[in-house]
Amino acid sequence: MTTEQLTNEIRKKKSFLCIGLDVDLNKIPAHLLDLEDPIFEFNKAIIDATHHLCVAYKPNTAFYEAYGLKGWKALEKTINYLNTKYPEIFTIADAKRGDIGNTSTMYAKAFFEDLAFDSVTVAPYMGKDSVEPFLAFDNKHTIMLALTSNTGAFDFQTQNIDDKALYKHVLEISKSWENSERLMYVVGATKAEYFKEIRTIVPDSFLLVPGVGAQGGNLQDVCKYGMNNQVGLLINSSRGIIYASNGTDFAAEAASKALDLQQEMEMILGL
Ligand SMILES: O=c1ccn([C@@H]2O[C@H](COP(=O)(O)O)[C@@H](O)[C@H]2O)c(=O)[nH]1
Repeated sequence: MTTEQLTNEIRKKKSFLCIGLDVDLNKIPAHLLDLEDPIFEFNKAIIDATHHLCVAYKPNTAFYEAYGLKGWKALEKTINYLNTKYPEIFTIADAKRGDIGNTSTMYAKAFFEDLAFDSVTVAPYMGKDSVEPFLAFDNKHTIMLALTSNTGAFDFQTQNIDDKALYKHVLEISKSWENSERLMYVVGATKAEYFKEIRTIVPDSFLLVPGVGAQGGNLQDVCKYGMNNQVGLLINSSRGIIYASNGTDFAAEAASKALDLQQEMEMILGL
């Protein structure tokens, strides 16, 4: 999917919501556990109930890898379901990969070719030759960690090197990489006060923003400086939406939480 298609979808749905599919078998409704593939059945119900309110889904691969082969199969079924039934939806494999070049190429093939995700998250720590293999894929997007939502972000990312915070070096240097127009960046919603400066470095890039909901980030605060002319934001909420209820009404309750965020976004877009 191109960024233009993503922006059109945002305008059409009046939403820049990304729903995180972080499936934990200890949290999903008990009645699903009797089914052959509870993870996929949970995702399918959530997707069917919320697809009109969001523009992206983001399964975090940890929640699938934790269940071994069964988990990976459920991830494959989920992305196939999305690509077949809702091809207009942007898909993000939140895998936080990145390694020496030939290994990164294999990671990129896994998520872009085998699983056919639109994008994958990567860590920048190993540098240019660890990220460029992901950027080589046409019509795919690489979402690089810039300033993360956790408190550990202050351990390294905000530390100065030559009087400039490390996350700013990451943003600036990555702009010179080959196919850098395929880059998006992760910036945590809990770091709202940083968006103004981040936008001076990457005014046109899409930012994936986790941390709204369970982590306490605020949508309005992020949008104030995070939004650009193309909207340029994908706001993720995972637990705050998908675990709104663990009863038989779980999908409807998830939709209700998603609707709250979509309506807030519609208001912001209307301003
Ligand atoms: O800086 C980051 C990068 C990634 N994440 C991931 O996003 C979701 C957030 O889930 P919530 O339940 O809405 O808190 C999860 O998959 C994280 O691993 C992040 O939170 N912060």
